[in-house]
Amino acid sequence: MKIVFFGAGNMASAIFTGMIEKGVVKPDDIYITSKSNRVAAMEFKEELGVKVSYDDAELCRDADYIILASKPQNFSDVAKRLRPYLEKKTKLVSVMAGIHIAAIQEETGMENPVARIMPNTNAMVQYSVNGIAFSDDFSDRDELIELMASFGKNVVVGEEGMDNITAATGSGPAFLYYIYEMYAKSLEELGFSKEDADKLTRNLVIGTGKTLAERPESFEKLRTDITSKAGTTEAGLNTLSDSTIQEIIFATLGSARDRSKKLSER
Ligand SMILES: NC(=O)C1=CN([C@@H]2O[C@H](COP(=O)(O)OP(=O)(O)OC[C@H]3O[C@@H](n4cnc5c(N)ncnc54)[C@H](O)[C@@H]3O)[C@@H](O)[C@H]2O)C=CC1
Ligand SMILES: O=C(O)[C@@H]1CCC=N1
Repeated sequence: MKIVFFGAGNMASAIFTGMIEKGVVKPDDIYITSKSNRVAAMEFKEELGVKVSYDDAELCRDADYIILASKPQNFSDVAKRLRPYLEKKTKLVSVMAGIHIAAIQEETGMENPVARIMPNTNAMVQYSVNGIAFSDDFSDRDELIELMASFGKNVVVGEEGMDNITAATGSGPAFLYYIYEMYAKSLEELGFSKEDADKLTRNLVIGTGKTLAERPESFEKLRTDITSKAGTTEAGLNTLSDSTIQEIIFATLGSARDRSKKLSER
């Protein structure tokens, strides 16, 4: 199998590192190419054993999958690199937010089968959540689904579902990191050192995540298990639920979804 990544940044490296660490592809089945970060690409070659090339003919030759992993704004440049050499058998897999299947087919010029995927950076630790949408002519879907299962849980959606997935779980880790950041800052305000605030918050989050991985109960049940009558948790939750936290989260996801829609207006 030959899998070629156009783009070797945060998302691409999370995916190919996840795939290699899980052992579903051999490092020398993976080719990467980039524009800006050529030094980082060489480091991936040394650390993981992937191939690095800037020869577009070599990259495209006999490729099974080409992963489009540049920023959406750079897609036209990537499409220019692909156009002269893209083979009809090659499936295109786009991680780019907000670029529609039709636009990818139009700019690359060959109407290749296209899948849009929306992973997140937790792919690096094989804990991504991946939205996937296929073009109608995309055959042997299970092969891609299996490759992606190596770095996370998959949800197949219609293309119209991709804007919501992008907001919910593509951008999602950043929203949660921001909340943890604010949590740690609040611990500092309570009087903890920066170092302890970071350590306490990080381990609180890791422990809560592990509990969620192991216990199937609802969020509500897990919360009420901690909440003693007239205790500290209840006092804190009274304040938390008094504020508009759900509205804030809903509005945050709405802004991210709307930006995804906007990016598709090319
Ligand atoms: N970072 C994230 O958490 C997620 C990002 N995405 C999507 O992944 C894509 C990449 O995002 P990041 O990895 O964060 O960006 P990044 O800036 O870390 O990486 C972009 C890569 O594209 C390369 N590139 C730019 N122009 C190119 C060209 N003409 N030919 C070949 N390579 C080129 C750059 O050299 C760089 O390696 C975006 O489209 C984004 O929407 C999707 C899900 C999550
Ligand atoms: O911020 C972005 O546009 C990308 C898409 C999802 C996560 N990062």
